[in-house]
Amino acid sequence: MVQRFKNVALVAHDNRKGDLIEWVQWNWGTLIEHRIIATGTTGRMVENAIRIKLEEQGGDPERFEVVKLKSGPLGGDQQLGALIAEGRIDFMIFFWDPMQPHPHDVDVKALLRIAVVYNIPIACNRSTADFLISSPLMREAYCAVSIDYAEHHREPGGCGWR
Ligand SMILES: O=C(CO)COP(=O)(O)O
Repeated sequence: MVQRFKNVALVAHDNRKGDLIEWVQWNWGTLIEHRIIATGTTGRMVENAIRIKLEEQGGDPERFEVVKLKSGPLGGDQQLGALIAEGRIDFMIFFWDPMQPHPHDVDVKALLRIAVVYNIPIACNRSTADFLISSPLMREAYCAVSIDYAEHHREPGGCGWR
């Protein structure tokens, strides 16, 4: 069950970070109502952008913190994938770069795959992110349909379940 308070993963490749930060600046008021988890560099940039907004509004910037994982190429995507598999991420905004290969492309693919396996909403561009964050479900609990992959865990010899 996804609660009203959500665990939101934010990730962006270098060429898409500007886009993500602009999106965060538009949506910071909604984002601070939730927990933000991000890969290292993205997390630092998002935290900084939101703290500036809080300060501009006369709020205490220190009251907001992003949970920062390792940088993507150093394992951050894999950490995020593990959190998804543990049911600790409710949705993900991942602005990946469609124009450039990355040394950790296999990790990127694995992250996107595991998000689909666990039926996590994913936005990979700004318009999808806009639709996602403006959904009424952002303010409600949500019961996602879980997909039954039991068939995939059957032992080859038909010896039952793992
Ligand atoms: O590479 C990334 C996602 O694949 C993002 O990592 P950073 O946020 O550390 O730049």
